[in-house]
Amino acid sequence: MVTATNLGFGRIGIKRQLKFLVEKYWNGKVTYDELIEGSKNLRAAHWTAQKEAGIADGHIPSNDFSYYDHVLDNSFMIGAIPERYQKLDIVPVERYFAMARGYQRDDIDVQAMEMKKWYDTNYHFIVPELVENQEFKLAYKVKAVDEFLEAKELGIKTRPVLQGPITYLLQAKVKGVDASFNNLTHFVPRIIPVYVEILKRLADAGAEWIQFDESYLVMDIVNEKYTKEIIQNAYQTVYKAFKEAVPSLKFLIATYFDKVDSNIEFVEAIANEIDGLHIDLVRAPQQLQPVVEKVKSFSKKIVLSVGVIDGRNIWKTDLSKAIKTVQVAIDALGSENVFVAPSCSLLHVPHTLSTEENIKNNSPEVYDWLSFAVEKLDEISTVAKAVNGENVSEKLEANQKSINNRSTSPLIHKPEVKEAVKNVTPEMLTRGTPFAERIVAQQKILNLPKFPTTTIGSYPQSKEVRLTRQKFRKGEITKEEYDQFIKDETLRCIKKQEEYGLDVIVHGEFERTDMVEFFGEKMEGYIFSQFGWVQSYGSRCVKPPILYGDIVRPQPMTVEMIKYAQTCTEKPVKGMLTGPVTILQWSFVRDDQPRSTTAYQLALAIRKEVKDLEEAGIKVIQVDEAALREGLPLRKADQDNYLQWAIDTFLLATCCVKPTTQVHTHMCYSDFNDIFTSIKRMDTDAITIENSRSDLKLLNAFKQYGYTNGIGPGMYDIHSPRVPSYEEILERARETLKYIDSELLWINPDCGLKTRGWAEVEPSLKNLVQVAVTLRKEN
Ligand code: MET
Ligand SMILES: [Zn+2]
Repeated sequence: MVTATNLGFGRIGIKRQLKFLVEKYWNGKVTYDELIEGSKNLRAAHWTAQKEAGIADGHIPSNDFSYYDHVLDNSFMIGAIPERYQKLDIVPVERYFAMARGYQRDDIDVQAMEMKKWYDTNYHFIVPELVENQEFKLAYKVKAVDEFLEAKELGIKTRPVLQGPITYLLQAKVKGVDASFNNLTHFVPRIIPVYVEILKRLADAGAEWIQFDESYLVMDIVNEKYTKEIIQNAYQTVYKAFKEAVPSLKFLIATYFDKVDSNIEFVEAIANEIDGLHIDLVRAPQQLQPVVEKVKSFSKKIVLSVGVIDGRNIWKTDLSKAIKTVQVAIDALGSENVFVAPSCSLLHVPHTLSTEENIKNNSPEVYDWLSFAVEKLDEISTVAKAVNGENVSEKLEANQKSINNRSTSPLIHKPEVKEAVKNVTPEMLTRGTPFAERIVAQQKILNLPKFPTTTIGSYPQSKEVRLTRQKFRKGEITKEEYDQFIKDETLRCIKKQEEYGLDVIVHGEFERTDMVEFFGEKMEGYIFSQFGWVQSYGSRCVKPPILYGDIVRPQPMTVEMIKYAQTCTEKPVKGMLTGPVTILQWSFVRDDQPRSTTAYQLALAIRKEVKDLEEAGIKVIQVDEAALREGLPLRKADQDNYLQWAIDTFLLATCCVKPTTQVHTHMCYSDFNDIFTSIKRMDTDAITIENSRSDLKLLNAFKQYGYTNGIGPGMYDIHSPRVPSYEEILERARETLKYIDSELLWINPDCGLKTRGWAEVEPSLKNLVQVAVTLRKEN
C-alpha cells in the first residue's frame, strides 16, 4: 500500500488568526496564556483537516507550526541563543521574540538576528548565529515533543519535522571566525547530543517517523572547504549516532525546491541509517528515474516519498500525470516503499479554496483550475487511493475535465499580446547613453546634493489608512471620499518628508495594499483571492495575486497619483512601479508557459507605464525589483539562463526613457555577490539595496567589480521596530564609504516603511538626514 503523506502545513490559519494573535501579544492586548491557547486551537484545526483529507496516521507533520519561524524555533530549542539575548532578563517567549525582532526597552537596545529568504521562496527565516565554542543545550520546553504530545492527545499521530542538522549547520553563520572555519567539522560532534535528546524524547512519546528537512541537499554544496569527504563524514556521523541512540525511530530525509542530483551520494552514505527520502518531482521531474534507480540499488530498502503535488503553486494537479509518476516509483520499489507527498511543505500555498466566494462567483472557470493547501491534501490522498486500486474514477474524470478546459480556454490566450512579445528587439533593451553622460544631464535638472537622501517608497500604512480602505471596500464611503483621503495622506506624507529634509520625495504608496496586487488589479490576466495568504516573515503575510492569462495594461496605473504628488512639492517625486520580475515572482503564475514569457508580457505593460510617467513630467522613476534575487535558481548551472532573461525583462521595462530621466531600482536581499554582473547590466542610475542586517563586507563586491552607478545600501533595518540612532547610522555610513565612492552613495533606509509606525519612522528619518548633512561636511 502506498501511503498518503504531507511534509508541512501553513500555520497562520484561514483568516490569518495567528498573525493577529501574535501581534496582539506583542502589543500587550492578549496574555501569554491566550497566545498559547489560540495557537493550540490553530494546530488542532490544521491537524484535523489533514486527517480528514486522508493523510495517513503518522505522516501528518508536527513541529511545523511556529510563532515566527521554524528555523528560529530550532535554534531556540537546541539552545543556540546568541549571548546578547541570553543576557536579557526576560521570560523565554520574550527572548524568542527578541531574537526575531530586536529588543528595545528603557536603556536596553538589542538588534534582531539576521533574516534571509528561504531558498527561492518569499518566506524568510532567521539565520542561526553560532560562536566558535557554541554549546547546544535543550530548552526547558521542547517544542517538537510538546507538539507531538498535543496532537496525540487529539488522537492524531504526527510525524515531527526537524531541521536536518547538516542543513541547519550549513545555514548558520559563525561570529568571530575566519573564512576557513568549517561549520560541519567543528559543530557536528557538539550538536549530536542535543538532537539525540530530542529524538529520545520523541521516541518515548510514541513517535515513529521523523522528518529531517535536509534541504541543502538540493544545493551545490560541495566546494573547496566543504569537500565531499567532509560532507559525507558529517552525514554519516550524525545519522549513525541518531540511529544508534534511537533505533526504533524511522528517519525520512526531505529535500525540496530542486533536484538532489549528485548529492544522492550523501544519501547513499547514510542509506543504512535512514528509512526514507523525499524528492521534489514538480520542480525537478527529471530526477525521478535516476533517483529511483539509485534507491533501488541501496542494500537496505528505503521508502521514496514522491513529491508530485505542487507545494509552490495553486493550480490543480493533473492527477493522471501524477499517478503515472507514482507508478514508476511503485514498479521499481514496491508500493509499501512509496509515499505520495506534496513537492514541499504546503506552507507556501494558501489555506483553502473553499472560502473564495469572489473567485467562485465572478470567475467560475478559473476557480475550477485552482487548488490550495486543503484541496492539495485531497489530491494527495486521491492519487494514493488510485494507485492502491480504490475506485476514484469520478474524481479523476472531473479532474481531467478541468485540466483540459484550462489548456484550451480563450480566457487565457490573447494573440496580440503574444505578437508584442515576439516583436521585442535588442534596441528596446538598452538606455543608449552611458551612465556617466546620463547623470550629468540628470543633475542639470535635479540638482541633488552630494549623498542624496531618499526612501524606498511606502510610508506607514496606519490603522486609519487601513480602516478607511475597509470602509471604502464595504461601500461605507464613496470613491470620491476615499480618493480624497488618500490624497490628503499623500500630501501630509510629502510635507513630512520635506520637513525631515529628504531630497527625493515619494508619494508614500497609501493607495496600495500590496506592491504586486496593486498592479495586478490594474492589468488583465489576473484574479485575486480573498484569503489567499501566505507567510512572508513573522506575522507578515502576503496574498499573491493569481496570474492566469496573457497580460494587458488597458490604461495608465499610477500616472494620476504621481502627477498629483508632484504638485505637492518643488522637490522631485519618484514614480513608483513594481518591476516585472518581482510581479512574476510574487504572484502565483501560469505553469503552462515558460516564466520568461510571462515576464516579458509583464515587462511590456510596465514599459508603457514608465513611458507615460515620463510624459507626465516625472523625472525620477523607480522600478522595484525586490524579488529579482530570490528568483535565482538554486543550482548554479541554471542561474545564467535565469539572469539573462530576468535582466532583459527589467531592461525591457525601463529602457524607454530619455537620458535625462533618472531610473532607480530597489532590491531586497543581501547576497548580491553572486549576481553582481547582472546588477551591473541593469544599468540603473541608482539602486537601493537591503543590506542593513548583514555584514558590510558584502559591499566589497561593488568595489571589487568596479560598480560605477549610484547606489544606496540600506543604512538601517526597517524590519525591526527599533529606532536607529544618529551615531549608529553615521558609523554605518562611514564604514560604507570604505567600499563605495562618495560620488555614488545614496543615503536611505533598507526597504519601504509601510510596516512601521510614524513614531518610529519620524526619528529614524531625521537621524538619517542628519547623517547625510554630516557626511557632506566631512567629504
Ligand atoms: C519589498 S520592497 C518594497 C518596495 C516598495 N516600493 C516599498 O517601499 O514598500
Ligand atoms: Zn525592499
